[in-house]
Amino acid sequence: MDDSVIRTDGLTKRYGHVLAVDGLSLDVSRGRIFGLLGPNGSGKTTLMSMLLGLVRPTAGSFSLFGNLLEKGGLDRELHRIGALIETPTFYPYLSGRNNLAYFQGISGRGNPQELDLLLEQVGLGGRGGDKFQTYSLGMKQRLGLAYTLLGDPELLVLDEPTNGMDPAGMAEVRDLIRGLASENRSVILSSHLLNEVEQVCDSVAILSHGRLIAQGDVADLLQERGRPQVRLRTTNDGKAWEILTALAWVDGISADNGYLVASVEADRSWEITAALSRNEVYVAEMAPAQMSLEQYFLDVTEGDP
Ligand SMILES: Nc1ncnc2c1ncn2[C@@H]1O[C@H](COP(=O)(O)OP(=O)(O)OP(=O)(O)O)[C@@H](O)[C@H]1O
Repeated sequence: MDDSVIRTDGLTKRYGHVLAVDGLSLDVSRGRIFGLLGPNGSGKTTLMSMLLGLVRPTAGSFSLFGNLLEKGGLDRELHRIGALIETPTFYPYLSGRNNLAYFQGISGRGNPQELDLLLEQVGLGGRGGDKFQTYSLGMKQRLGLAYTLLGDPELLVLDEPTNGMDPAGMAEVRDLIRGLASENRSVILSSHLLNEVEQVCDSVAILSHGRLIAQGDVADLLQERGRPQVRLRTTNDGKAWEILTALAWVDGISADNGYLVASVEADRSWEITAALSRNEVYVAEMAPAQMSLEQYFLDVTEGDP
């Protein structure tokens, strides 16, 4: 059985002189959470919109669930997909439950009996009767997710599902998305928040100016490219920076959230301590560090205007 849920081949969208998506070839496997990662304007929404038949590709092709989509074929697959593109639009004066009931009715997806279960599933069990306008942003987004689950789709397409949320709300939605992916359900989501994607996705595609810069499992990408690093804080970080930069065996140095990050083999830690203390700078904290997806992204997009 073909394990591929989405496969694109040279998929391209041009808007006038803007190449929004430029010859993308992607592969999303069943049961995975796949992240589309890229800065604003890199083509994430355009790609998702093409997969949903909302935007017509300029060139290239794609398959969903192993079926190559010839003209009109997408209609046959759409009931297998739940999608949330941009912020969901619900009626403010209707309750969460009545909003769901309304959209269930007009879309014909799923059935009215499953609404309470869906509300429960997204953590709105006790609040389904409250008006939508009284919901927090996190609750609104969770109602949006309940909507995408109508009819128990095999694939969820979520455009920036945590956009505009505070860290607690993001964590809630992240947990929920993790819970929704299963052997039989795949998720493709977009985000410009690297940290977010790193925490929730199994694999990613990194886009820049509509082009694919890298694709693979998050852990593999980081390992492949990951230089060994050491994070440290010292009694004088400014001076430590100068000292470490001058050492031939230190490959690079950067700042991250109040820490210095030196690219160096972890087993040279004692040499760092020695070099700094010779200059009367003392180490307050030091630990080996793994490269973050953010650093990976900056590395692979380096020189990409
Ligand atoms: N309908 C349109 N007409 C003209 N240009 C468009 C249209 N939609 C998108 N674009 C352009 O295509 C490029 C990619 O936009 P897209 O919205 O797909 O990026 P994105 O990665 O989703 O960004 P964001 O995170 O800001 O939504 C941008 O340069 C954008 O201005």
